[in-house]
Amino acid sequence: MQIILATSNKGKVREIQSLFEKDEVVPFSELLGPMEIEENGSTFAENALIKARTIFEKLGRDDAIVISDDSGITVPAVNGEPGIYSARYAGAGASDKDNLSKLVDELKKRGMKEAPAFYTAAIAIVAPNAEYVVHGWMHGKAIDTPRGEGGFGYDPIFVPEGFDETIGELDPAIKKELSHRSKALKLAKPIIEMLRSQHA
Ligand SMILES: O=c1nc[nH]c2c1ncn2[C@H]1C[C@H](O)[C@@H](COP(=O)(O)OP(=O)(O)OP(=O)(O)O)O1
Ligand SMILES: [Mg+2]
Repeated sequence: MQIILATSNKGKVREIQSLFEKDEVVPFSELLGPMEIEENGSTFAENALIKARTIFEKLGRDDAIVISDDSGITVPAVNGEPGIYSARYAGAGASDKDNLSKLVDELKKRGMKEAPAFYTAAIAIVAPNAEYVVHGWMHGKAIDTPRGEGGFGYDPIFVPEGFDETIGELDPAIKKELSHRSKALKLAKPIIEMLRSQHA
């Protein structure tokens, strides 16, 4: 069964594909073209399911496994912001840069040079008569000065626990090892294998 990825985020596509065999995971846009999906759930898990179900239904195929990723960064000292609103923190249609700047402003407003923070990823898996959601987290701190070009989103201001550099500066292999997304996908893999063996 082909694995279709229900995301429009190129950074996620790159990271998720790097954890699978070559060409095993296909972004939905290659099959359906670009599409906006309204993420109106109140948790990462709900939004992940909304995205995976939408693409599964549009595909209308009984030989597909759809996986999605809903993720974000949470800063407890900034009222738990931006959390599930990470992609629209600076407003609808905001860029990664706009959102990162808004979080930097919120830290500075409070006189904080850094604050504990964590990323969450919910991965939903939707297949015929089957729905699953798994989670992963990466803890560390958010800092008030972006550093490095690696990763995407908030990575230039995120320093993972046990390191002094941001994900923007660290080797991508470290994010691959430690990230919220990698941890959730590690749990998703046996589910995907089980679904594949049932449909073989
Ligand atoms: O590893 C990460 N490194 C840096 N930033 C990250 C990461 N993981 C999530 N984030 C941020 C980016 C975006 O501001 C939000 C995800 O929002 P989210 O709605 O799940 O994704 P999205 O709209 O970019 O693509 P899509 O919904 O098509 O999957 O959290
Ligand atoms: Mg989104």
